[in-house]
Order: sequence, then structure tokens, then C-alpha cells
Amino acid sequence: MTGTPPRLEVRNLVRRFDGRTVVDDVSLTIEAGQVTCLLGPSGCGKSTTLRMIAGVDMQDQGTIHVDGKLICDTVFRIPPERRSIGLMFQDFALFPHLSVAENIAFGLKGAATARVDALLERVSLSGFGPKYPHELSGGEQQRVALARALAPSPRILLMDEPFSGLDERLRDGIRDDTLALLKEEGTAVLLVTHEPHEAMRMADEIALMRRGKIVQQGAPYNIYNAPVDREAAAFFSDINILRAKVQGALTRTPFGEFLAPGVPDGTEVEIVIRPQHLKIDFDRAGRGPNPTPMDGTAARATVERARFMGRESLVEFRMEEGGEMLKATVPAVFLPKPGTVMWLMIRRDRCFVFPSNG
Ligand SMILES: Nc1ncnc2c1ncn2[C@@H]1O[C@H](COP(=O)(O)OP(=O)(O)OP(=O)(O)O)[C@@H](O)[C@H]1O
Repeated sequence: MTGTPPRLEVRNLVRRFDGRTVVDDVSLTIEAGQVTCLLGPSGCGKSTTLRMIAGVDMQDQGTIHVDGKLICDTVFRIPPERRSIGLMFQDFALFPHLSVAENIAFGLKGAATARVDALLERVSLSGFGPKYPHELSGGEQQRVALARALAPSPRILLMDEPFSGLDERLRDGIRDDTLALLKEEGTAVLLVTHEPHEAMRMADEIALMRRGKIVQQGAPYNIYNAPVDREAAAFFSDINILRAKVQGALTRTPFGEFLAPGVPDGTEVEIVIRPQHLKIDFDRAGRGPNPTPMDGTAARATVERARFMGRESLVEFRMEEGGEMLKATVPAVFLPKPGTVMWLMIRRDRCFVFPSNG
């Protein structure tokens, strides 16, 4: 790799309000042309992190660098308007008394017409320049806000829940269009969201945040398929949990043994299984499918409930051994009658074993 510094580098940011640590030692780097999603539940400190990077709030500890240059520590501080950082918020915050063209030109110096026209065309709003924000639909306002944020070609764009004000059915299309434009512009983007689906759709990298800390960071595939703990797994989908005790670095379940290396004997562990990783097979006169190394042992279970969810069916089973309830999703119409005996297997490579949190 070349020695080019990252576009944005945040090191060890801490922010306290009334003695409570709301952002707790957050570090992040974002490269040019990369979209990073700061993902976490409401109140975990995402917006506060963004506000410090924007310069509208100040950290109690830590540093922020852009292209290797210090823009803020606890003593030195470049004001927000000189950071070359663009902002886009949930409510779009367009100036109501300015036309669309004036809104987009707002952060530009000198002759701006060519850039405004090019951006209007790029967001499919050619001819909308003289209109006013109140004359636009939510989706059109979003595109104007995006064009305005990108007009001065900021080094970094910070986006705080930029799609949450939009009609659910329009959101995915708008997300895709927005992503395409962000990639063309080559800006480094930090996007705050509480929606895993949005992060999976938009992000090159996800930083998963919880109670002020980044608990895991990586490509969406890795975050989904190698979660650091049960909470991280549960943030992305419904999960099933099987509890079992460890004996000799192994734990026994109805689905066979699982490795639990380094876990002391007698410790309770949780085996986490996503509903789509349960495989269902029919009972053949009391016999089930033969075990494979990938799927391990099959276990008998009885259907308790089956519901059609539109894209998939959700089937709830009670395990014969142990009596635990497990949910399975099937990508089709599959509605077995309650009481039906079936066999379940699990994708062993997609299960996670974590020490029990009690
Ligand atoms: N100026 C402030 N004074 C006191 N407490 C604050 C202030 N700003 C934020 N907080 C608190 O800090 C915590 C984190 O807030 P923040 O807005 O960063 O979370 P968030 O993850 O962005 O959540 P949301 O998505 O709900 O906005 C919250 O408990 C909030 O009440």
C-alpha cells in the first residue's frame, strides 16, 4: 500500500454529558470513496460521534484527522465551516425561502451555475432549479439535500439517518441511487443508522456501536457471519439459542457436539443459530436424514406453529430432546400442520458458540 493517510481518522474519542460517558473511546478510519455505516440502537452515541466530527460538539478526549492533518483535539479546533465536511440530516433541512438551485449553490463560491445544473441533472431533477422545497415530494427533497451536501465536493460526507423520513417502499431505490452518486463523487462517507438492513445495503464497512463503544468493525459479510457476541448476532436477525454445559472443551446438544476451546468445564455456553440456517427434513417412519459432516446430527422436533410471512414461511418447533423452542424460516410457502414430527439439522459452519451471559 502507499503511505497515503486515511481520509478521516478518529482516534479514541470520548464524550461525557453530566458525568455519563456517551461516546467511549471510539476510533475509526475511512478511506476516500468508502462508505462506513455507524450502526447501533437508539441512544448508543452515534449522532454525538457525528457531531464531534462535524465540529458542532467538542470531544472530552481524542483526536480527529482529515487527510493526515489534525483538525481537532481537546485544545486545537478548526471551525466546522473550514473542515471540508458535508452534512446531511434526516429532515434534509433545506432552506425553505431559497429555491432548489439556491439551496444547492449555498455552499459554493463564485460562479456555481454549471455545478448546480450538473448535480440537478445527476439527481434527475433537471428543470427543478426555480422550484421551492415545499413544492417537492419527500424523495425529491432528499435528492436536493444530497446535491446540496455534495456541491462543494466535501472531503467527507456525514449522513445522519438520511433515509428515515422517506416512504418505506421508496427507500431501497433511493439508497441505491444515493450510493451510486456517492461512489462517483469519491467522497468518504460516514452514515449513521439504526437499521441493519440499511447498513448491509449501503456499507463497505460497518462499525457496530453499543453503549458508546464500537464493539465490532468490518465488511457486512464478516459482521453478519462472524458476530463478536450474542447481541451482535441478534442485531441483524432473529436468532435461536441452545444452552449447554461444557465438558472437556466440548458441548453436547441434540445436534451433536460443538467445540468450545478454552472454555472451563461446567461453564454454560449459548449456541446461536439464525432461523434460516435450520434445515428441515421429513420423518420417514421414525427415521431421519443421515448425518453429514456439514450438518451434523439430525434431531426430532414437533411443529408448534407455522405462518406465511410473504417472502418466507416461519415454522416454530419444539425439540423432542430438551423441549426447547426453535424457529426456522423457509423461503417458500411451507405450512406443516401443528403436531407434525419432523427432523431438524443446523448449518454447523453458521452457528456461533458464546459463553452464556446468564
Ligand atoms: N447535549 C446533550 N446533553 C446531554 N445528553 C446528551 C446530549 N446529547 C446527547 N445526549 C445523550 O447521549 C446519548 C447518546 O445520544 P446520541 O444522540 O448520540 O445517540 P444515537 O445513537 O444517535 O441515538 P438516536 O438514533 O436516538 O439519535 C443519549 O442518551 C442522549 O440522551
